Amino acid sequence: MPETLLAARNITKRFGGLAAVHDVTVELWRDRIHAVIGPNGAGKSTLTNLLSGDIAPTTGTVTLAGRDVTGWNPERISRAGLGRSYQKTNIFLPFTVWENIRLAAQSRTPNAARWLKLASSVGEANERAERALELAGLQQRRHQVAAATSHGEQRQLEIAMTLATDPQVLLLDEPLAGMGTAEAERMVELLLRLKKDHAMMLVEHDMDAVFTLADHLTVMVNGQVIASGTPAQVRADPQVQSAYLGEEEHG
Ligand SMILES: Nc1ncnc2c1ncn2[C@@H]1O[C@H](COP(=O)(O)OP(=O)(O)OP(=O)(O)O)[C@@H](O)[C@H]1O
Repeated sequence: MPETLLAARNITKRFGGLAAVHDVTVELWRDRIHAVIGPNGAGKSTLTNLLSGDIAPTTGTVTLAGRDVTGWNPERISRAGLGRSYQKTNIFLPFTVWENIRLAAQSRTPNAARWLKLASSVGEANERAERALELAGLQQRRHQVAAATSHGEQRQLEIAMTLATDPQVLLLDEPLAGMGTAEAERMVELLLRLKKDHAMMLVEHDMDAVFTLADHLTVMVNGQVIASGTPAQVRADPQVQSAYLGEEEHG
């Protein structure tokens, strides 16, 4: 059995009268990619925000590596091992690729530790940044100013910045958005590399990539999970076909 690193149980988030996420249970396992798909407004971003601590659930619990992290703020959840990339870029464009990754790595060091063990924490942050640069395949771009890199490289950089915090769990929000074919292929290769040792949740609209990458798929519609299983099981589910995939297959 794969090791469960993150589990959300029966989580609901209400915005006034609307349940943007309703009674959703999901698990993320080490060495596995769990893709969450669904039409616009299905609740995928809200679910991601609930797992990362950006918003607190109305009801339900979230555990990370066995610890109950429900209601923790994003910084504390990040320190506990969760890394999140945002749809909206967090890159500081005038800085180089290396500087961006290095800053992200430093953010992992608690404030107190920065003062108490400055030299060792700087060394550790450098090592984390170096590993993240390499893992994301950006060594050739190290000294380039972020503004001068391509769209695909900027998405790689966002992932490198997430990796620099040394997470066990990765929440990736549309990492292939706006990419051409070659860039998307590179990103798919990167995500497959990252599968090792990480538990990953992928929210993505590119169905080719989803079916290439996902070990497990959850389909959401109107805040609820309508299907969850292997890609083959989900593809064969009549409810999914009519609610979501059917549109494309007959389109
Ligand atoms: N802060 C908020 N206040 C009120 N309603 C919200 C808020 N955030 C999201 N919603 C609503 O919750 C529902 C789910 O939105 P969400 O953004 O999670 O969907 P999504 O599946 O991520 O959509 P997309 O694929 O377009 O990003 C939508 O009806 C949205 O309007």
